[in-house]
Amino acid sequence: MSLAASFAEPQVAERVEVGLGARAYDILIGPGLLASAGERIAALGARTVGVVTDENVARLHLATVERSLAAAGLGFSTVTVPAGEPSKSFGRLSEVVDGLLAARIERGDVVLALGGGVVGDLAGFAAAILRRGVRCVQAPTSLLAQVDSSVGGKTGINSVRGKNLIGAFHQPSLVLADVDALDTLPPRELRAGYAEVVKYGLIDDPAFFAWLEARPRAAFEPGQDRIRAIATSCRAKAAVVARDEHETGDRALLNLGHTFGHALEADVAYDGARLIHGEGVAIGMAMAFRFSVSLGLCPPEDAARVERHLEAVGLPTSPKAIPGGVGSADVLFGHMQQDKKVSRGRLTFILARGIGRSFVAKDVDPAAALAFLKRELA
Ligand SMILES: NC(=O)c1ccc[n+]([C@@H]2O[C@H](COP(=O)([O-])OP(=O)(O)OC[C@H]3O[C@@H](n4cnc5c(N)ncnc54)[C@H](O)[C@@H]3O)[C@@H](O)[C@H]2O)c1
Ligand SMILES: O=C(O)C(=O)C[C@@H](O)[C@H](O)[C@H](O)COP(=O)(O)O
Ligand SMILES: [Zn+2]
Repeated sequence: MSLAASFAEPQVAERVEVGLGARAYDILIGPGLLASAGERIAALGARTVGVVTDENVARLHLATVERSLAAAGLGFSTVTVPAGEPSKSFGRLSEVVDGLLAARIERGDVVLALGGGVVGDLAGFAAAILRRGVRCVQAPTSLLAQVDSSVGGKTGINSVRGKNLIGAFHQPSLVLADVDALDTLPPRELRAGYAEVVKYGLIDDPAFFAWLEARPRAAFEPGQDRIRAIATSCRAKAAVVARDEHETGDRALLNLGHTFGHALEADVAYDGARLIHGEGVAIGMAMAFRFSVSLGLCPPEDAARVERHLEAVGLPTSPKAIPGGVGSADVLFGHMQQDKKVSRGRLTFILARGIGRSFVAKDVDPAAALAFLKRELA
């Protein structure tokens, strides 16, 4: 067999288990895996598959998946939504659920989320509420979705009052991360997804952060380093999810950068031309480190190192980098009050004592946070 032909074969390069007892599932990572979707879903015992995807991904990757489902003898029906964050809405959710019901997706069947994090969150939530719960298989096609959103079962949509405020925990039955799909991902999206890769290093893995610093192209080019970066990220997330599925404790660490980032996304009204999720996370992580420095918790050199690495790959690190600017500190602070980590009316922050030394802080003085926001926007 020629090398080209052998590369066309689906390969599981890495397998990561999310250890949730009877609900444990695999994350399979490797080239060509979309072409194996049919046989893998058939092995779950489904008869019909409700595919949910977006317009970009449908154009590029849906035919491969549909061929694979047909070859495995599965019935299928596809619902396609517009690409982008505004699809995480009640309107689109209603369309998706209606499409799945029209296709008579039964409780024993499978909803297949084929796309980035928007499709994953939307389709995952549709699966959670359809007939009170249908299994979901995640086939993430963006870097962000492969390293983060397809894993861990957080699903949902946005509200005009804030990001991801309506949703459910609904773990997938399988995650199929086909690294070949990343070949068609636009560079800006690849960069944004990389912010969530860096996040795992910053939370509790300084060696991974140093590995990424030494190989700033690792996740950006096909090959073993990219697969290693994805698998390391998935292992980190799987470990946190296995010990705190419903975020009653240290799953909140996965929110590093998100208290600020989500407020920025809400502030631009989810306008992807100005800010996409991963960019918000990059800015938010840099802010979390600067805030930690200002509170005397983190050495300034570590915050500078974080900024340097994010900027080296072309990610923004300041809210001032957002085209068109953002609202006042008071407006951003208002968005932050809707954060899901708010408890008894108080904000929870993910702060850092250094790279790889993040922690959950529930006792931050709100006046200090507001003063920090004012300095950030001055
Ligand atoms: N549930 C979670 O745990 C979790 C974790 C992180 C992020 N998220 C959510 O994920 C969303 C962001 O996900 P995202 O960055 O993947 O955004 P996205 O789903 O909007 O995808 C990014 C863009 O890339 C396109 N695209 C996706 N795969 C492609 C491919 N292979 N080739 C060409 N184009 C492709 C999409 O059509 C879209 O235009 C946000 O809504 C965020 O809140 C959820
Ligand atoms: O899985 C988690 O837990 C995360 O926090 C991962 C984040 O990257 C992701 O953006 C998540 O959707 C944010 O969660 P939220 O509860 O703040 O909406
Ligand atoms: Zn995120």
